[in-house]
Amino acid sequence: MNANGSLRVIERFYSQAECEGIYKSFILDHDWPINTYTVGERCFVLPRLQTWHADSGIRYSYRYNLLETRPWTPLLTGIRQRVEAYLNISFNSVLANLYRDGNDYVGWHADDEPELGERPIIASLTFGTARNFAFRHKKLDRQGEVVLTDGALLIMHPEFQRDWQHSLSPDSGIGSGRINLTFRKVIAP
Ligand SMILES: O=C(O)CCC(=O)C(=O)O
Ligand SMILES: [Fe+2]
Repeated sequence: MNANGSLRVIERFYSQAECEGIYKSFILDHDWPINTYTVGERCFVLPRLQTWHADSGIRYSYRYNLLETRPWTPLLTGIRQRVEAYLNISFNSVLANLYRDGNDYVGWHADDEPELGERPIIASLTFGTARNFAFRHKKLDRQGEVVLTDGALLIMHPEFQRDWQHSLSPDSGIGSGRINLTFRKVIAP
C-alpha cells in the first residue's frame, strides 16, 4: 500500500484569518502543561507540550502512559464539529500538541494502540508554522514527506497506521510555534 493512498491533505481547511484567531486563542487561553512519561525505570520530558481531551469514560495510553483526560473546551468543540461535519465521521477525543519551536518534535511511531480499534481514522489539523511530516514503511525501504501548512487538514486512513510510522523531526531553523490537533475515536473499555 502506498502512503499516498492512505493519506489525504486538504490545504486551507481553515482560512488564514481563521487560523490567526485560533492560534492566538490556543496560545493565550489553553493551558499547556509540560508532560513526563516513563519507559521502564526512566522518566522523560515530552519534547512538546500536550493535552488530551475526551468524552467521559474514554481513556487512552500513549506508550503505556495513561494520559490525564481534560474536558472539551469551547475552542476544541467548535473545531471538532467542523471536522466531523466535513468528514461525516464522529470522534470522541483529541490529542493537542504545541511545538513551541523547531526544537520540539515527535519521534517515529504509529498510532496503532489497541484502544483505537482495528481501523482507526485520525484527522490531524495544523495551526501556525508549517512542519515536515515524515513517514516510513514498517517493513519496506520506502519513505516520504508532506509539508503541513497553517490550516491544513491531514486525514490518516486506517492502512496508514498499519503499514507506516510517522514523525516530525526537530529543525533548529524554525523559531515559531505550531499547534497540532489529532482527532481520534477511542473504543470505550
Ligand atoms: O504534529 C503532528 O503533525 C503529528 C502528531 C502525532 O503524530 C501524534 O500526536 O500522534
Ligand atoms: Fe501520531
